[in-house]
Amino acid sequence: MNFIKTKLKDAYILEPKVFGDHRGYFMETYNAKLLDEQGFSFNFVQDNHALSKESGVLRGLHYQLEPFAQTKIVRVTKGAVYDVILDIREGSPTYGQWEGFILSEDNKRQLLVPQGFAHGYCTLVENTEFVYKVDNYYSPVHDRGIAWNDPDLNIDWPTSSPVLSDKDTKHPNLKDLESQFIYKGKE
Ligand SMILES: Cc1cn([C@H]2C[C@H](O)[C@@H](COP(=O)(O)OP(=O)(O)O[C@H]3O[C@H](C)C(=O)[C@H](O)[C@H]3O)O2)c(=O)[nH]c1=O
Repeated sequence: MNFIKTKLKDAYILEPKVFGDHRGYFMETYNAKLLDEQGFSFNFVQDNHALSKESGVLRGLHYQLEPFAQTKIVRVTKGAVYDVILDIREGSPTYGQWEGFILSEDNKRQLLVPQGFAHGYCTLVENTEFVYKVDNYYSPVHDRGIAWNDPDLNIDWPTSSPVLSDKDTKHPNLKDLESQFIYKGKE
């Protein structure tokens, strides 16, 4: 597994080793020992799987408030997405900065999204399947979001008219986020 630093502190692209042969391929998509060797120690407790039927489906930008903030390892098993992570950790040198990545069944790239990041993705093809591990359980009362089209962030989504859930039409812009909703980090 290759670990590639991103522009955002503590967020990484993970590239699994792919063993191809005449039948197809095999790859280890998660290996705790390899993460430990990089100095990471996560306790993933939940796996998620989302199907988006159309291209242009945008989910995000989401995060959970402490103490239910989630580290995520995300990947695409079918189709392709433009995946965006936004650093909202108080005091982080990359606070308020975002970065976008293409994750696809073809490039097999994964993204390690630390606690304290908002996360979202927009599908690039129909019937895209997105799977991920999280190290904290879903907690609806701690579920928060930031506007996908926040003008200050100016995220270069692949479409200006995405398919959104009703919830995702109502999130505040980052600058309007009350300070209590900014990630403070573990004491
Ligand atoms: C996230 C989640 C949702 N749900 C239920 C709640 C709703 O009844 C239904 C759909 O939830 P939602 O519309 O929040 O799903 P997404 O828009 O894909 O949300 C996710 O999208 C972005 C990209 C993320 O990074 C988060 O993991 C997550 O917020 O699944 C659960 O039961 N457990 C869960 O962990």
